[in-house]
Amino acid sequence: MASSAFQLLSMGGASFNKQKYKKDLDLFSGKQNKSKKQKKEVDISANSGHLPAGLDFFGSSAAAGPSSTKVKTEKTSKVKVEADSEEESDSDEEDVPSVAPPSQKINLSGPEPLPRSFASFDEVVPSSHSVLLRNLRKDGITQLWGVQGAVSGAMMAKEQRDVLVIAPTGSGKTLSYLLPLALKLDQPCRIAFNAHKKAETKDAGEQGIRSIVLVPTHELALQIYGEVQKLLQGNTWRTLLLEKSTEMAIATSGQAGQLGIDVLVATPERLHAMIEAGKVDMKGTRYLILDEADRLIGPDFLPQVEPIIDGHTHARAQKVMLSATMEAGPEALARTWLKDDGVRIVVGLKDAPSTTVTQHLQFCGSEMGKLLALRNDIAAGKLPAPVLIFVQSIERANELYQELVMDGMRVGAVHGEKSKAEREKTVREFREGKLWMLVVTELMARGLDFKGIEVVVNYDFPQTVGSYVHRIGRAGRAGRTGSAITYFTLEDGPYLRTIANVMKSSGCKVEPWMLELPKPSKNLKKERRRKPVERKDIGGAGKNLARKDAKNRRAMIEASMKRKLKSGGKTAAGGASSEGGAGTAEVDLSE
Ligand SMILES: Nc1ncnc2c1ncn2[C@@H]1O[C@H](COP(=O)(O)OP(=O)(O)OP(=O)(O)O)[C@@H](O)[C@H]1O
Repeated sequence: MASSAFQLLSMGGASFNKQKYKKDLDLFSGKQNKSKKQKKEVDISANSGHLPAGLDFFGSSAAAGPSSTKVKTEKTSKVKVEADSEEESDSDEEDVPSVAPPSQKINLSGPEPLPRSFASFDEVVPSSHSVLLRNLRKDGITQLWGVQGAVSGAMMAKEQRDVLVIAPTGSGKTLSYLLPLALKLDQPCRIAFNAHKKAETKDAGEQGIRSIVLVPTHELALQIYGEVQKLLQGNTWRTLLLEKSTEMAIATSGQAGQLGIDVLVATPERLHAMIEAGKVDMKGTRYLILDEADRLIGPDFLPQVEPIIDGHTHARAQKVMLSATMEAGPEALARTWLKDDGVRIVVGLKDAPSTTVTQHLQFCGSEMGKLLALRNDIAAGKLPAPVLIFVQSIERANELYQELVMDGMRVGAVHGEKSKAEREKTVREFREGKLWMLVVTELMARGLDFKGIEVVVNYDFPQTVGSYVHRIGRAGRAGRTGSAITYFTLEDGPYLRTIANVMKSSGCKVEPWMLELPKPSKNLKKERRRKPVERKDIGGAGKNLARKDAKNRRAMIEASMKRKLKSGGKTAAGGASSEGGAGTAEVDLSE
């Protein structure tokens, strides 16, 4: 059930039980002699099904220096915040200590006077909130990071201003809104909603759903709910994750406006359905947070999200929209919902990848070349576990998963065709270290915080800058270093320049010729958003040839039928089937 998954998720990070997997650890820790290593590396490239001893899985872990936060206020409407390393946090994950993200300029804009940014927890959290402070410390959080100081300042301003936040992946946006939210909620709701018993009215104080955190996927909702619980544990705030079980409890409680919930974490489809069914209302909702806002107000979710935002009509409503990316179009749309005195906060370069991720592009020639490259990179120890591998469709995720299983990898696959229970289980096993690799679709590109990931592989070239930034942002989180390898083939040529430019702007090395490629046309960009490049199967030539044969056969049968019809004859027995499956790539947008 979700609660156990949540506990694991809330612990964050894919760390290994080193005792349990001691044998494997010894096998991969590089203790073996070199000649043995080399022999096994050859084995894997030959697809032997054995694991190469030379893989340096778990061998390396990022450690970073200490940190401190400095705030510089400029005379104009811009506020600069710098965060340098100085003090180490006491996270309980020994392999992946939390460190501050690198120093980055923070720009605040909006009508004057702009709210001030906070520099430390002491400024934000009154000492009376000892439980909150204890929970933060317990989670290894002893310092306020740049984005958190800025967002707290904006959210806590007494004018109740809306906030738009664009800050890099892994920079701590979740706590940036959860902390001020907890402080603003102040006293817990006076009506208690118990998912198992039904709501019970205590008095006529503040009631309903006081705040909503909306996110695009179930996995992210689980993770954020975990963060909410960690932050608020020991307090009497009522929190709820809207999922099947709690949804049923709400539905049978028949208390639409009466639910006493302080923080509700939900995905758009479920929340919208509950509102439509009259099982939930937003009359009491003061705070609406849209995490991954550009995705939420994009075409896939807009039909559900728009009525939710429009329904946020509390007299003292405050909206906060956050993402690591916010292109001009979505930003213009977002602004239509934000109050005129809204504050815009941008950390670092807008729409840029995290500066702690080193990015590489690798030409692979063909689909077969990509599979070979992956095997070689594994064998060469370039992909220390845990590794996240992105592909562009469900079909391809299943194919690559099969290939890696055949190679003897401890691999899982997560995509929208799997049940939520299956997805939760696989993610949990990955976090626990039982799985070394996860083949995933776009579904897993946003928000998920796997602390131990050092490398992300874009097996299939991402179709938009946003997708690239979010995918590679699963590595190099919270100030730790990481890297991303993006494979490309000739098919990806037209979009190569765009990604090369993104890489260059974040200080990574790119071949000059890539920057001189023609710009992708507007039409192509549009097309890419709608549908990814069509690719040959992952498994190589065999399957493709079989498919080609089938296609030729179909064409021959069709031609023969036409001839017969023309000559007045009867149709061929069995006729041409309308067998689909031409391998059109499907973008996995499932919730
Ligand atoms: N002040 C802090 N001190 C120590 N660790 C922190 C602090 N703030 C956040 N973290 C940790 O940093 C990691 C990244 O934070 P978070 O998931 O909020 O990033 P994000 O900016 O939302 O990224 P994304 O854009 O990918 O969703 C988490 O593991 C979180 O626990």
